[in-house]
Amino acid sequence: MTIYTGPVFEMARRQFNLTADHLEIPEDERARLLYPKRAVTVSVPIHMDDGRTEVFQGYRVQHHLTLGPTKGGTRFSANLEVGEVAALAIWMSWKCALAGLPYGGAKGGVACDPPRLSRRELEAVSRRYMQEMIPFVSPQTDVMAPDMGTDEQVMAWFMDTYSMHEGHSVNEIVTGKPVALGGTEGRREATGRGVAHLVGRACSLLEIKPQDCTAVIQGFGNVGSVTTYTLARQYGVKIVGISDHTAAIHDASGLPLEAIEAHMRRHGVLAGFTSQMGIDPHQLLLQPCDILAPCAVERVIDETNAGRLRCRILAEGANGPTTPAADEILAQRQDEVFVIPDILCNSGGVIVSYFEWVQDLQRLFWSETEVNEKLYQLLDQAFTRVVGYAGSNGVSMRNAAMAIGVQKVRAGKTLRGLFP
Ligand SMILES: NC(=O)C1=CN([C@@H]2O[C@H](COP(=O)(O)OP(=O)(O)OC[C@H]3O[C@@H](n4cnc5c(N)ncnc54)[C@H](O)[C@@H]3O)[C@@H](O)[C@H]2O)C=CC1
Ligand SMILES: O=C(O)CCC(=O)C(=O)O
Repeated sequence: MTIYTGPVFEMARRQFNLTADHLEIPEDERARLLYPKRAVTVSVPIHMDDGRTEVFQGYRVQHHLTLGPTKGGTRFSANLEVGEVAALAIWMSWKCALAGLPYGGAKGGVACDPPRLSRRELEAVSRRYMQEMIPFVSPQTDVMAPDMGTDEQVMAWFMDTYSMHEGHSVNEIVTGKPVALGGTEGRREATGRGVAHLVGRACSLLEIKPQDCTAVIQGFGNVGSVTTYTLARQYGVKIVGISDHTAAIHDASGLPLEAIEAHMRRHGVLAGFTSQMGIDPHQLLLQPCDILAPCAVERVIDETNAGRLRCRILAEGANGPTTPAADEILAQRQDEVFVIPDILCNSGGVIVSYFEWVQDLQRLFWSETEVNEKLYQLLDQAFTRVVGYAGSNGVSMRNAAMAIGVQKVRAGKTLRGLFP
């Protein structure tokens, strides 16, 4: 029996078991590697603006503490469940290990819908959530960061709440903070910047020029928008489709990014941009393009559409966008679709979070150029390792990335005496 249920947890379990089969990990070691060390569930009661008291459910799942503190984002989303949070924490572990960071994985969040909360309500949820988590987090045990539905401001409230409890500023309790509070240059852009950098690496490998490429991006929040603008402005990629939860737009001759940027600044969502370019969001993923970057939610590429993707590179900015059933189909299409798996593709975010934590601990800050150089160095190392492993073991890019991550965690547990 386990409390971790639901389709997203099942995905994480299935991916892990495939990797464990490949690595020939004995059955009796598997549960210890897969199941989280602990899961904390809290009630987050707040006074709503209309005078009611509403109680939201909050979670934090810490997967393993074998290699250092746990690390991972905080998600505010309406239907959040502990199984989904656990899956995201497990993926963080493999991601951190693959990137060579001294962390285990964690993830957390609150089941709430941020667009339906006023700013005061959002602040109350953020502060009460952190307040409830104080006994379970510290800069040496678990360090939070932004994820879907949270941002620099939420991190600032987390940091302030924790610091007030400690009686002094503890900047290193969260990453992804505003620079003015000890955040690092480049964290806000890091995930999308990393996605674009790895797309550049994939283009070199496939011997295609980014400036001849077109791209479709799903999700237009932190990761999706930075990926879009970086691909377009630094790599010369033509963006032909984008979407968010309110609208999807497509134009094969290229989207007007300046106008979209101005619209987003004003309205915060794509809805209302123009009805002439509107497209069914499911169809958007099936449009011909060189680069398809899902940067929103889990399980958008499944057995119903994996065989019909018309991209050359699938760059997984989101966590868990592709189901194991879709992976099986994509494995048959490896010569047509090059997959940059999530735990590699979106690792730029946690890599720069690590840099932020290190800078906070040493009270010495780096320039954005320094941050980016170090980011690209770690991404390049991980990319080269995954491509090499996939080639020499005849496995998919996902299995290769997972195998490297899982092996690293297992080696740490073995050295510490957990496995024979
Ligand atoms: N923020 C970060 O640094 C990192 C985020 N990620 C992952 O990237 C993904 C996106 O995260 P953020 O950009 O931070 O979130 P965000 O909250 O800034 O943006 C999410 C975007 O996805 C859109 N969206 C939601 N449901 C959608 C749907 N069904 N179809 C199309 N669009 C939809 C929203 O409208 C919004 O544009 C998530 O999977 C997250 O876990 C991964 C690594 C780091
Ligand atoms: O920056 C971090 O610590 C974590 C980012 C994150 O949540 C993710 O990579 O999925």
